[in-house]
Amino acid sequence: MGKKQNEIQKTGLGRALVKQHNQMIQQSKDKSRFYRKKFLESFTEVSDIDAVVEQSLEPLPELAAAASTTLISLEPGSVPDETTTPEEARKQQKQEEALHASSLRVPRRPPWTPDMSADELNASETQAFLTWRRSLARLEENKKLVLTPFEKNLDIWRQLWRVVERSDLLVMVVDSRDPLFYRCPDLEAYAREVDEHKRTLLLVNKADLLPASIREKWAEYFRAHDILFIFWSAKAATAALEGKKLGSSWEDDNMGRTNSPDTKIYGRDELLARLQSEAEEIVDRRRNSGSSEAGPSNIKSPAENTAGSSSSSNVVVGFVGYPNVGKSSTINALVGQKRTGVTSTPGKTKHFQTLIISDELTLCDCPGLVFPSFSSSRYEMIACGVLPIDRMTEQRESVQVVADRVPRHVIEEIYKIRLPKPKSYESQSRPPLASELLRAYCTSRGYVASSGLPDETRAARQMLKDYIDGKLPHYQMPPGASDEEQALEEPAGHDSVDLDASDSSAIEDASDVESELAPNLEHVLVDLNSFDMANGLAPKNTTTVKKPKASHKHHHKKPQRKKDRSWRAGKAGNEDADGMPVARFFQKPANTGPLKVG
Ligand SMILES: Nc1nc2c(ncn2[C@@H]2O[C@H](COP(=O)(O)OP(=O)(O)OP(=O)(O)O)[C@@H](O)[C@H]2O)c(=O)[nH]1
Repeated sequence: MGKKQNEIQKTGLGRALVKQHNQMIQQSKDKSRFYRKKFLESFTEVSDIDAVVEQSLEPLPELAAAASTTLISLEPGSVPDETTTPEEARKQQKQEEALHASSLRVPRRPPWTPDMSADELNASETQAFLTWRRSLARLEENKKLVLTPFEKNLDIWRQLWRVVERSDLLVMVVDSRDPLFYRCPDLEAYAREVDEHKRTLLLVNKADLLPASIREKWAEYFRAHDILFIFWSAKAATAALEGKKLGSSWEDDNMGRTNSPDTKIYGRDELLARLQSEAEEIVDRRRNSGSSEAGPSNIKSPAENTAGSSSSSNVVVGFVGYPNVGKSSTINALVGQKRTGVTSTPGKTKHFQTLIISDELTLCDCPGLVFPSFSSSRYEMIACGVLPIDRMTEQRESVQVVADRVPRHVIEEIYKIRLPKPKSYESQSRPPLASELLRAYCTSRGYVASSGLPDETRAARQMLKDYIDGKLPHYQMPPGASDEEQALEEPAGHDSVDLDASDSSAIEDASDVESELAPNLEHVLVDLNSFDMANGLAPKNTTTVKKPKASHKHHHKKPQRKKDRSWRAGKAGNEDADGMPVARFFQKPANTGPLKVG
């Protein structure tokens, strides 16, 4: 048989068949690579240089080889010295962060001209990107620093470059509960490098989750640091558009009725007007300074060539920000109808989109991306909604962030649970331990895993979701606030926050259990004490533990909202001259007529 095959292969026909077979295999490999590249995936957790190289350097094997020899360790992490206390380690970390703050840069787009070929452009951008990756990889090797799992997909940064270049005014959307965590000062610097007249405005979203007194404090801070800012709530604006109320008294005080323009939460029309006027000022300044309003046709360098793509009568406002800060919700509220999908899973918007609000104003929405920044830990990133909860493996560490930030009595009040008090030899003001919180929560809800142990994973996911969605109130004070101020302003249950409960689908089943269990707190406490980690619930107490609800309860969740991807269907006509994917559609002024898709 083998001999026969050899004979066939020796013939011309045999060789042709083998060749054809090999070609087919090669073609199918190429095809699968093509389809893979079509999807723009966010790489935040790549610790393996091969993955980065494969994505960004596919056409440039020689660069890939160079990269894999130069980048040694990409695994973020800090290994504290065994002899240092946590406080000392934190202090050292802060000192080190201050020392290296200037190295935390967003990648710059290298100079380009329209007559460059797609390959030339790609090679130049890839080379610059790789240099940037190398510099950050060096920072990551410093064990005293923890870097955010910043975006490592060149294609996503390309989207950002485009948005920065075309915008007159750049709007950085941040979560009001910790605005500085989501602010990227180097992006502001980059925008000014691209064109000295560009300005960045901090859109402090989710301001419905922030009491007016805290907004006051942040406003002071922003003013003192010369930061242009606006408090905004996409959620409140959307509710107003739909003729609904958020359902609490704060709305009367906050929605455009506060005297101070600095602390009030802007309404939709006010925001649109303010964005337009800020952008027009920029265009005027540029015009008066004699800078060219160069469009992509006469590009010489980024600075010469990317001074906004506005014409004299139309200004462009770009929206950038971390995943999950509410860019899509904001755009939807501004456009006046659902155009971009909204979910609580970070990292869903993948391509930037252009929305023409009126003849005078165009908005540009960039995919959310994690900027390079220092972070206390990756658990903080999960709790901040930047990394998806689904990928969480260390639930206790992430829940500890929640336990540290939400006052004990607030957690008890919201979840209707009683947490074990600190032991007499412990500090009486210490926050609850994640293990205590998780066990109390599991006990009160009857969350038991198939192993018989408390289902901490389920409990942790629910708590983190509540924390991100605002059911568990929390917020950071501006740097420099005294301890007394911090104590005075600590979140107080839901006095200032009364969100539409319909948003928290998974909370529904928990609240059922809450009301049923409320009178049995003593029993819950007994259960807490008798929780045996090795064997699950002690048998004598099983009567007090509520059995998990029948599984139909969990299937009864509201259907998950899906991102509207319809805008992706169209491909840019003349806008992808530099090889970038662009989805574009035109939007008439809100509620004034049907949508024209271009
Ligand atoms: N309370 C409150 N929640 C908000 C507000 N704006 C957005 N959210 C919620 O925040 C989550 C994320 O909102 P998105 O608009 O999808 O965020 P995004 O920045 O577009 O996210 P990516 O697509 O990942 O870039 C959703 O659960 C929203 O309901 C707000 O003003 N207040």
